Amino acid sequence: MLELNNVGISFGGLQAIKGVSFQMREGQIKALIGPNGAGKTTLFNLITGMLKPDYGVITFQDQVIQGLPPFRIAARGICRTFQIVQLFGHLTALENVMVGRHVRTKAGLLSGALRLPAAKREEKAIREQAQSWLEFVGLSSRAEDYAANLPLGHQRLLEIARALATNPILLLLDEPAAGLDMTETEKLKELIFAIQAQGVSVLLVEHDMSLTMEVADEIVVLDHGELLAEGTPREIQKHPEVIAAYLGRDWQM
Ligand SMILES: Nc1ncnc2c1ncn2[C@@H]1O[C@H](COP(=O)(O)OP(=O)(O)OP(=O)(O)O)[C@@H](O)[C@H]1O
Repeated sequence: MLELNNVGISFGGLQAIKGVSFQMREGQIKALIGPNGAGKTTLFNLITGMLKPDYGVITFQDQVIQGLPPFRIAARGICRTFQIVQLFGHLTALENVMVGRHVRTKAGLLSGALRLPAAKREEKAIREQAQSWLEFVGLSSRAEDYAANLPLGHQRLLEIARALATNPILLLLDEPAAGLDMTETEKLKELIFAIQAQGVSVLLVEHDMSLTMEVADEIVVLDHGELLAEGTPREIQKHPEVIAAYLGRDWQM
């Protein structure tokens, strides 16, 4: 479904990603791990079109996507959340999810502005769908709260709901467990499985190793912009280079 073939990018003299190749199958939960500065977020930015690789090819559903603007890549079904939550703080939780859904709106701007019946019907459908995504992530009771007033754990869930509202085929989650307590992390784990059960594939960057090992069916390890290892959680935990490079670091293995 997603394939990176020898992808690389430099910032000035720094080679942030060096010749990285890996694939993702449909329906998979794959994790991208590695120490700070390994290049994980940069790889997300390359896949979502926020950055263009200096070399290499990225294909999604057999179509080349590198070089396309982010909105075109989003329209093909790749959506992401951010390490630092990016919500509209002055909008309610429900309105934030409706914004995600508007990516798929059919009624034109003009009919929307004129409040024509088709636009009104679509608005009602969007509101209902947004409600159901809020329910899906367990936030229906917070629908009318301003996003800025929600605790961080809820903001992360809201960002996931907004991403799901775009009907993604592939969802990229950048450190979704950062700042969550154990109960919230446990709920997040269930949510990731529920997203997979909806037929959405998940690529996850996460520092919480116990969560990563439990949810991912395959893991890619990056180190200094290079692919160090790839395999099942069991293989990665036994991988000599991963052990040599990371044991002793503050990973919760
Ligand atoms: N826009 C940029 N300009 C210059 N250097 C950058 C830019 N973005 C990332 N880098 C550098 O590229 C390297 C990879 O950064 P990246 O944020 O992708 O790492 P990461 O694995 O996501 O780290 P973390 O776990 O801390 O989020 C780092 O050395 C970083 O400083």
